[in-house]
Amino acid sequence: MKRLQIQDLAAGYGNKQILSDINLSVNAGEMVALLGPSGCGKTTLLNVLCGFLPHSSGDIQLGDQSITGLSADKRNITMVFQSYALWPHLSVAQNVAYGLKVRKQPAQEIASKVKEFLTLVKLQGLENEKVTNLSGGQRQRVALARALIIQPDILVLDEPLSNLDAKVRLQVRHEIKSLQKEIGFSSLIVTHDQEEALVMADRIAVLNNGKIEQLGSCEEIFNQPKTPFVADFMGADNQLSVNRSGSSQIIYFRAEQALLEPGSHNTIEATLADQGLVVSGRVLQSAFFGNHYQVSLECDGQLLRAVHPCALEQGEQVLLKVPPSSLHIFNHSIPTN
Ligand SMILES: Nc1ncnc2c1ncn2[C@@H]1O[C@H](COP(=O)(O)OP(=O)(O)OP(=O)(O)O)[C@@H](O)[C@H]1O
Repeated sequence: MKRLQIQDLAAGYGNKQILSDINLSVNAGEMVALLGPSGCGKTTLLNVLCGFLPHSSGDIQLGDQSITGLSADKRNITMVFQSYALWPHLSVAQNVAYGLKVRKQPAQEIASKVKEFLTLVKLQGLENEKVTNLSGGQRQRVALARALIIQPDILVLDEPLSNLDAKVRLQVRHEIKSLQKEIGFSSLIVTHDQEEALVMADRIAVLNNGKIEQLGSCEEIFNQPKTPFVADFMGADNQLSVNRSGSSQIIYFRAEQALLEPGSHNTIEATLADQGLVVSGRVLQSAFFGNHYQVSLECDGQLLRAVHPCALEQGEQVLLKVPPSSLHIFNHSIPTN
């Protein structure tokens, strides 16, 4: 496994620029998540990385070698797809063996490696099964074994869990993570799911409109978003505009970090002080959500969300308080997209 380094990369389709200023590294043995909404350029970046799409400027290095001029088949990068992309007419073992056969490895070596990798992905005993008879989770494990068996310099996982149902998704994501720790492969995982990125990755790059808005550890991205987009995308999606010291600011915070005090009848404009944010509001709706109630509120003319341990009456006045450590404050001039 080698270190991947993408430097000052720009790319697009014809005259349409999609990616710009992409600087991203994946250290040997590290898993980095490329996280962003639909259309932000994730697939485009993967296509450039794998050599399917040329880039207009910048460089891509694997180890100390630039792979910019290499065709797709000369780059030792393998991809695991959302749709598994297995050969339907081949058995589990034949699918896993495929890359080694193409590389003309001796049959005995192939057989022993296939056995080793099927054990790693917990599919021993299913060697001769047709892949079409397998569940989605099992198919994705075949795809993973097929990709890893050729010892790629970097493994690219393109939304690998999106086709799986919720329970299997949790199981397979745990398995991929354990496997990554066990074998130590370098990997770039593409996802639009924040939770998946947080659970699986060592670092996260948040992509918006073809640019990396923030690259950092999971904790940094979650707790210290550098832009309104990252704050919003990572779940601090309550927005409130506040005037402070003559300048207009926009505050982002998570619903679950707002404390509601019912029974307040004074109208308080949004104020930021040492103790954090305080604003009065009126309950619009309170909906049962298992172990809490989801409350929508109108505060200072703006719509906010909070959670509360019990139901609140529609129209009830409340005081909403958020501690300073839970607030992400930006100047209003930064575009929020
Ligand atoms: N072949 C193409 N020709 C022209 N424009 C394209 C082409 N493929 C993608 N695009 C455009 O490039 C932008 C980025 O698309 P891309 O598929 O990379 O986004 P994405 O983040 O992978 O989205 P998703 O999560 O929905 O797959 C979009 O505006 C898309 O319309």
